[in-house]
This record gives sequence, C-alpha cells and structure tokens, in this order.
Amino acid sequence: MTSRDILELMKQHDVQMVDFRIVDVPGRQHHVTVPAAEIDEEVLERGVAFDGSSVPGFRGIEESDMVMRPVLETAFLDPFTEVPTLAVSCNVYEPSGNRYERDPRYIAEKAEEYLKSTGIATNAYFGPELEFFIFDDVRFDSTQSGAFYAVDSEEAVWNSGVGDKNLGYHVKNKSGYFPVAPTDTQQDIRTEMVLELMKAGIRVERHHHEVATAGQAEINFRFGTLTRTADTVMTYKYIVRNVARRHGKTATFMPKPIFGDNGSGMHVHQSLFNGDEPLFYREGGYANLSETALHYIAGILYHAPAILAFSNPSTNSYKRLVPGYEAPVNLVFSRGNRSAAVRVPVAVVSPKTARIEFRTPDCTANPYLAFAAMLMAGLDGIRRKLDPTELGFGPINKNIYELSAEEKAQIKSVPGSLGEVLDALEADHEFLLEGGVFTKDFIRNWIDFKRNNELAPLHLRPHPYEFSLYFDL
Ligand SMILES: Nc1ncnc2c1ncn2[C@@H]1O[C@H](COP(=O)(O)OP(=O)(O)OP(=O)(O)O)[C@@H](O)[C@H]1O
Ligand SMILES: N[C@@H](CCC(=O)O)C(=O)O
Ligand SMILES: [Mg+2]
Ligand SMILES: [Mg+2]
Repeated sequence: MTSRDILELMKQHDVQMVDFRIVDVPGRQHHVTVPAAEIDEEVLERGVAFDGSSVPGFRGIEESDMVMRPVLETAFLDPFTEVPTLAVSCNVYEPSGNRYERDPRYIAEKAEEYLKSTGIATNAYFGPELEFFIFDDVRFDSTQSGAFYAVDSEEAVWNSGVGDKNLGYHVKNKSGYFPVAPTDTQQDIRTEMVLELMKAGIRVERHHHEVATAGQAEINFRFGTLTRTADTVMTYKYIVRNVARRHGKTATFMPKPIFGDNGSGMHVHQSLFNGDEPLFYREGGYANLSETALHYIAGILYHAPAILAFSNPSTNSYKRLVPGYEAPVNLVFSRGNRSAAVRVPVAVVSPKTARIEFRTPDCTANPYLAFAAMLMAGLDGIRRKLDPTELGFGPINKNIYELSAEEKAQIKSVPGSLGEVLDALEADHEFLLEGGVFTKDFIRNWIDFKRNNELAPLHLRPHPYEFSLYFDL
C-alpha cells in the first residue's frame, strides 16, 4: 500500500481523522489523531511527533522528542469513532531518523531479519489463539474468592431462572465446553466482534465459547508472519474490547480473572518455511515432525524460563499456570496432549499445516516481544542442534496432571512466579542478543520495569484474601 492508496481510501470513505498508533513496552496502544485536512503524502512518509517521555518503558524526560511513522499496510477504518477515522500502526523513530531501539515493533522486525540472515528459513509463521472473558460487570468481593468477582452473562441467565418471573425453560448453569444457546449467551456478541475483525482485514477462522463456566470466548484468525501477526493481535484486542463496550460490557484478556475456573491463554502456533517449503514436516518422524522442528521445540523448552518473562509477563500469569485447567504446568512436548507446554497438533497432517503449539503464553504478553523471544529461542535450538528428549523434555503422551509422583518427579515444571522468570531472563538472555535483535539496554529496562512497577508494588499491598485468612486471627 502506498501513500497515494491511503489518500484514495480516505477520499472514498470520507475519512476526517487519521489515528496514528504505537505500542508501548508493556504492550498497550497509544494514539495521536490528526485531521484529514493535515494529511498529505509527506506527513504519511515523515510521520508525526510525540512526547516519548510519557510512554511506559520509553525514555526519560531529558530526551523526549520522538516521531511515529505509519506502516501503511496496517491501516483500517476504525468502527468505533463517531466520524470516519482511519487507524494506522506506526514505527517509532528518533529525531535523528534512526529507529528507536525500545520500540517493540522494531524488535519484532529485527527478529524476522535475523531469521533470514541465518539461512535457516525465510519466514516464521505465528498463529496465536487469544482467549478472553466478556463480563457484564466487575465488582469487588473479598468473601467470594478473595479477588475481584466478575459477573458474566451466563450467570445472569442462571439468576434469571430464579424467582417467579421466569416461567419458561430454566437454563442451568453452563457446564462442559461449548453448549449452544440459551446456555451460550454470547454468540451474537462474538459474531459482531468477528464481523468487525473481518472488516478490519483480519482473516477469521472461527469463534466459540471457551471452557470456563463464566462467559469465556475465543476467536481464531489465520496465522501470518511475525510482525504482522503481532499487529493483528493489537487490532484484535482493540476491536474485542470496543465491541464489548458498545454493549455496556467489559472484555478482559487477564490470564486468571476468576479463582477456580479456567484462565485465558494465548497459545502460539509456530512454523518455519523456506519460501514455499515447510520445514517442520517429515513423514514418519515423531508426530510427523522434522529434525528442525524438534530442535526448535528443544530451544523453546530449554529457554522457557527466560521466554516466560516476555510471554507470561504479569503476576497474574502464574495464577493460570496451575494444574487442572488445561493450562500447561510442565515443560514437555507431546502430540495432541493439551497438558504439555508444547503440543504438536495432529488433527491436521499436511506439510503446510505442520506446526508446534507453545501453550504457555497469555495475552498480557506484548506480542512483538513474545513472538520475537520465541523465535530466537527456537533458532538457538536449531543452531545448537538441541535434542528435546536428551534434555528431558519428553515426549510425554499421558495426561500430565494424572502422572504418579515418581513420573512427575522426572518432569521439569514451568516457573511459578513473575519474580522467577525475571531472574531467569537476567541469567539467560544471550540467545536474544544474537543479530542485535534484543539489546542489553532493552532487557535491563524490561526487568527493572517489571520489578519496580509490578512486582514490588504488589508485594507491598495487603491482598484481599489476607483479610479472609487473618482479619479475625
Ligand atoms: N503452519 C502454521 N504455522 C503457524 N500457525 C498455523 C499454521 N497452520 C495453522 N496455524 C494456525 O494455528 C491456529 C490453530 O488454532 P486452533 O484453534 O485450531 O488450535 P487448537 O490448539 O487446536 O485449539 P484449542 O487450543 O482452542 O483447542 C490458527 O491460528 C491457525 O491459523
Ligand atoms: N483456557 C486454557 C486452554 C483451553 C484450550 O485448550 O483451548 C488455557 O488457559 O490455556
Ligand atoms: Mg482455547
Ligand atoms: Mg490451542
């Protein structure tokens, strides 16, 4: 897409505002809006200035002038604004014209460049599956679970069956995976989300209710290249949240909003291709995987404690990674098995769909950083020819939650806290520095940011559940 195409698109849709968006270091979008009358080819090329000192994770106040420059192929008509507005993702530049080293999008692009430079493959494909909850209301209730108590539509249906007003079919509370309406009350809102995603140019594959008893959803879209897929994740979250808001509801991607129910993950399917040639398939290999795929898996599992600092970067992430809720708790790989950190989907067995699924990540990840970190770990596995079995990562074909104590003792677990993974990243990050993809400054900044802004403040605050445990002691 060229600047001229954008100007043409603006004319066609009577666009009155252009919304320039960047992603901060933790993974939130920020924007600056410019009237269409101010937009010409030069502005689209040069970008717009902004104050970098106010963006979380960016630089200090002493050197705050920065520029956001649009990536034209990311443009879409924003369905949530009152006047026609074109939204576009941007790269961040220094006033000197250099790319800004802490821009997450730059790190993602560098990872793709690095992949090409290794000669291993030309493309890495990523297919993330984002799960989320749609709540009617979010309240605080320390007696329920010692946490925020979220009210969802299914529960509202359940309650509507109580009392003498509802004389019709009494809808029972949801159990199991994906029962049809009226138990599933969210089909229409998911469909509306899908239609908006499609209008924004995202190729949606399907949507469904997820396993949680409360209103949990999943909308799957087609895999793509690393940076563009991370762009899609940002647009997806924006659209999902704003369709929910349109209905007076709240969508959250928090990994474990409800104690005792399934959490929300962002499993990431991955494969490497050399041009058109898929590199992860070998008929007759374990789950029809090639040696390259096995080395890639070994790299991911070997560096998992460090990768999790990017793929599971919140204190809440570790409340999801517990047994019994389909979230992985062990660092092993397995064909078909959903209790393993790396699953090899075997339902589709063609060379083009041969892929691995890393199930650990969740949506609190900044997708640009998490995908880049996974690719770097997988490539390190390929470069060093790591063997997942020699390293003790399986394969395991049983339900890991149900292994005996002796069998479990042989298996490594995923780390249990944000503190642990930040320590792991501090000790293991050389593989991320290859090709200058991540910088030492970025990793230092990330660890300090997470420790100072999330871990330490949480540690200092009395937790609601402590009231239930200790208030009357
Ligand atoms: N070769 C490939 N490389 C990377 N991703 C791929 C490839 N082929 C398919 N995908 C993507 O993998 C994802 C598969 O999602 P799907 O929901 O089927 O996975 P699943 O793990 O079986 O589901 P769930 O975990 O919800 O049970 C989709 O985003 C799809 O586009
Ligand atoms: N919600 C589960 C995954 C369910 C699934 O396999 O789709 C998780 O936390 O990862
Ligand atoms: Mg799912
Ligand atoms: Mg999955």
